[in-house]
Amino acid sequence: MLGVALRHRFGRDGFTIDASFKAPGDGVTALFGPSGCGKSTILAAVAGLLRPDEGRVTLDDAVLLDTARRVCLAPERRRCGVVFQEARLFPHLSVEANLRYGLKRAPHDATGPGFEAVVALLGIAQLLPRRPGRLSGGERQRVALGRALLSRPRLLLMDEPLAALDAARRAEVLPFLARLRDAARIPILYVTHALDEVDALADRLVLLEAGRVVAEGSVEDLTARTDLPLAARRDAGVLVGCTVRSVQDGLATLDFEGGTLVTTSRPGPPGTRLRARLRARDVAVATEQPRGISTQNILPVTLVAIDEGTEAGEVFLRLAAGPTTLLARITRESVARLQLRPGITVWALVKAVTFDHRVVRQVAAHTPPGRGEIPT
Ligand SMILES: Nc1ncnc2c1ncn2[C@@H]1O[C@H](COP(=O)(O)OP(=O)(O)OP(=O)(O)O)[C@@H](O)[C@H]1O
Repeated sequence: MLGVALRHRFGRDGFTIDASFKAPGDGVTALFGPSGCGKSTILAAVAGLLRPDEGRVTLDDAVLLDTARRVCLAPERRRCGVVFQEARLFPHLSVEANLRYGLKRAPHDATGPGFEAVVALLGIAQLLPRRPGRLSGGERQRVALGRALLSRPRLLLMDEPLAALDAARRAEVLPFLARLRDAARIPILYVTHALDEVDALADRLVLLEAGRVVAEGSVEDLTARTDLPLAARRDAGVLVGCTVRSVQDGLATLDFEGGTLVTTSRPGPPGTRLRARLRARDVAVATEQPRGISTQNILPVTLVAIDEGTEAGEVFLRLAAGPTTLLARITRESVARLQLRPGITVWALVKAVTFDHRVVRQVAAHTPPGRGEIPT
């Protein structure tokens, strides 16, 4: 478990951070928030690259920083692997030498995946003899991830590792990040302001605004809340854990706790577990079961609550499909016209074509092997 509590002010009247949160022993905790909210500063303080005015950072039993007790471990003693936006590889060394540099930094008694395992995990075997200057941006980032992992860190810190890449390169590197997450079995603190990266990678979210933690919790829980800044986004909506039941004629049937969904996205073969983002603006409701309608997903749900919307004239309907919460963003006028009120049963309508490969992502099964092994 990583514990972070920090207070810092840049200059006398500068930006102030006052944030505390926890991150579990493995999996990805995303620090998420708008530009300038303090994400990178927090990461730098955890890495030991910035000394905050006050703070305490602990990793299991180890105290990395405790200003009250004048403890402030140097960055190299914190055993954090750090990956930045730019790969920061040594340009004069081959990929292999860059990776072996990571291995050299690993303490002798540290366990973790070996050189070959990391090379296979990140698919970089054919790059080993090359210099970084002859790699694509995505390849460079995969090597940077490998170098960080080979230093056998106790904690991985990633500061927008995909932000400098174009869409195609991001899509190329994202699955490798997911594989690394499942192989590393250590806490990963991941700074981003891209919601699709949160969907694909994060287990927990720490929402930041102006240097403060607005909320922290599981991604599923926080994306289902309508009182957070997330709800104001156009892509606001819940993340639903699903398993592919079947794929036929370009349609995949997904089971989730509380029903099934049909989608035209290509989520993978039967058995694949994934998360579907059901955007609130893509969900409509009907008070009677619609017939003669093209919409493929028509789910019986209970209307649990009508929450304040983030735009004038709009509300969020909080809907229960079994234990799963869905959100629908509709007009206040429709609430009045349909006489919607908490407790009634309605039909939630979601078009099959609103899911695409960006909103439905494969999540590697969370039954990873022992620490340090690479899942096949
Ligand atoms: N060395 C510094 N001196 C003064 N102010 C700073 C310094 N570093 C950062 N800041 C300020 O602190 C605030 C938080 O910066 P930070 O880089 O942590 O934000 P961020 O959430 O990571 O932003 P982005 O998503 O744009 O990278 C900003 O207002 C920034 O201008």
